[in-house]
Amino acid sequence: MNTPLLEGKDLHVVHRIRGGGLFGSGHVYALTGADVAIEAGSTVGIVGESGCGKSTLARVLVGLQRPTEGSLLWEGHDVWAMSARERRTVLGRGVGMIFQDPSGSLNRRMPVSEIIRDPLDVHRWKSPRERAVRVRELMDLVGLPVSLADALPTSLSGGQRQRVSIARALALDPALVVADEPTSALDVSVRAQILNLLLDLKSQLNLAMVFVSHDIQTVRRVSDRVISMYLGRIVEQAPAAGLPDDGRHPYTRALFSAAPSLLHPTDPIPLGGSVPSASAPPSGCPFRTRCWRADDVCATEMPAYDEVAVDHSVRCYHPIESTTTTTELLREATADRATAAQGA
Ligand SMILES: Nc1ncnc2c1ncn2[C@@H]1O[C@H](COP(=O)(O)OP(=O)(O)OP(=O)(O)O)[C@@H](O)[C@H]1O
Repeated sequence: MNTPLLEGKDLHVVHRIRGGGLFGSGHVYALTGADVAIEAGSTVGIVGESGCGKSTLARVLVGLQRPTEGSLLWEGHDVWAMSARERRTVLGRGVGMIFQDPSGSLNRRMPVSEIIRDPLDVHRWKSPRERAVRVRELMDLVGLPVSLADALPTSLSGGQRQRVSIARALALDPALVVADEPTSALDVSVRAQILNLLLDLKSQLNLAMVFVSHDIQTVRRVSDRVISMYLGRIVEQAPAAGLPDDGRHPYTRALFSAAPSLLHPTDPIPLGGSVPSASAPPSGCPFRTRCWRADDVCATEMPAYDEVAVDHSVRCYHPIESTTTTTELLREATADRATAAQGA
């Protein structure tokens, strides 16, 4: 098997919260035991409810955050075993990052051409003249008129600002782009334009992409593989083409049922309770406190991450059978909720 472009092995991120405040001291388990492999040219989407660790995983993958434990390998080389300079070169050139809010991630006082040129300057890419040519090339690539070269970000529309951040992310011709909610801060009318631009660039430049979004139907549509996260854990990784029907983790199926599409119309699968705190995750399976399939075994220890099909792994004691429809799951979960209500 070929070495993946980027691989995260058993990644953990734990934040320590110190003293005072409403919650006192403790730890937040933002990411626990995540294994991810990204092959050249492929797109991996990350889905999950707010606070499940999507952005943390994205930040770890681009090297913006050092994992508390685990390793990050770029073409098989351990990034955090490298010197700071080597790591900056490898990840700075290899990976581009696009953030959610282009207004927050662009220097308001720098003109567009300088923002796009910045990574070229930092990495001392070729000569100043060649950098200027490259900036023009990048503006053209992302559909920004050259007349905007001297404009400040504040004078641009949200869509134009996101085009500037895409150009900056692509400046050093990276093999991988990590896009964290790249369209959610934009007006609905320009979201599709920016998404289509990203997809065009991805195929034109044969980019690998990590795509994080709350919009799970878009994630499914643009990705080759989808990672489903719950409370800092990857609970399932599945080929996007089979989703949602082939989702084997109850959480993945519940997530998709809450955002139905015309192709997959359904009522939301009812879940019990609310998302537990990332400071005090439940024992065993993190999803068990809300899962209609949970029983005593789910509270014992973390279920293994089993491969149920090619490129398809799931962390569950009671995975959904490949033949079970969402309508059947809805019935199962509704009956479980009714029993719980009677017992209350
Ligand atoms: N610097 C920090 N200090 C303490 N806790 C943090 C910090 N950063 C993130 N967290 C916590 O880590 C967990 C994961 O956060 P993260 O931002 O990765 O989730 P997310 O899935 O991207 O959420 P959203 O979809 O709302 O952006 C959350 O419980 C969050 O509150």
